[in-house]
Amino acid sequence: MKGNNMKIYIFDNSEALFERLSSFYIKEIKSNPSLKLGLATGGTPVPLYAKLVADHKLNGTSYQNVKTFNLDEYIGINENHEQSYRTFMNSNLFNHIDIKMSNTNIPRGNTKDNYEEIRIYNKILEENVIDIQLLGIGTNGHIGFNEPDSQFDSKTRIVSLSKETRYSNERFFKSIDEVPTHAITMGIGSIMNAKKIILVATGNNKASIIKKMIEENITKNVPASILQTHDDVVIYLDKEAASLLSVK
Ligand SMILES: O=P(O)(O)OC[C@H]1O[C@](O)(CO)[C@@H](O)[C@@H]1O
Repeated sequence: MKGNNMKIYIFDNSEALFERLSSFYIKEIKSNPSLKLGLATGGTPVPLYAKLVADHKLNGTSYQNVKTFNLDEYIGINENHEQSYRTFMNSNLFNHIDIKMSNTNIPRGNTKDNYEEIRIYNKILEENVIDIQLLGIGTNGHIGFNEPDSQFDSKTRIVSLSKETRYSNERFFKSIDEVPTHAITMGIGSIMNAKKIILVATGNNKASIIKKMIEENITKNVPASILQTHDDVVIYLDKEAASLLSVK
């Protein structure tokens, strides 16, 4: 059942969705220039980042004092690999705004000691309460790389990627063999610590998991369903992703 505090916005198309979402972010950044933003990767947030870059170039909205914290990174590929999430964030956002790179936090998947990296990232997340956490959602309900059966109180850790997740990310690699099998991810417990969570989903392929996440029981089998218990969740959907919802 829909969480009491979930707000759902449904848009005719993704252009209208990202116009409204980017306006929200720009207003928040202007009213709190030291905002702490949890950021996501994947295909969904790309139009948001493009609109934030366009606004920065046109209107000079400053990110000088903004800090960012990304959800996840692949294990075993270098930060400068074309498909690393560091490369994704730099090329989609960070290289085009005036954010200080030292204020952008992404877990590293290529260190000599993954457990030291986990400790470092957990410490960063303990020292910084995220104001607004942006989420996409995998077709199996994963948030970040918290796959089905992840503990709801989990913290940063190394996870093995499900077959469904690897195949859905194959589009970014030359072949399935090149898709990493493991990732380092912010845990669900850390995600739920954010003051506000914004989840974005577009396209028919997300309709079924959006219905499960919002209208069905909270279950570890659908990690995103735990968001029903958070006190400030806003869900932005295009009409395709919302097409199976009974509550509109
Ligand atoms: O937005 P997309 O490309 O559908 O990806 C959905 C989810 O899958 C991931 O890319 C990880 O596989 C997440 O980062 C993202 O939220």
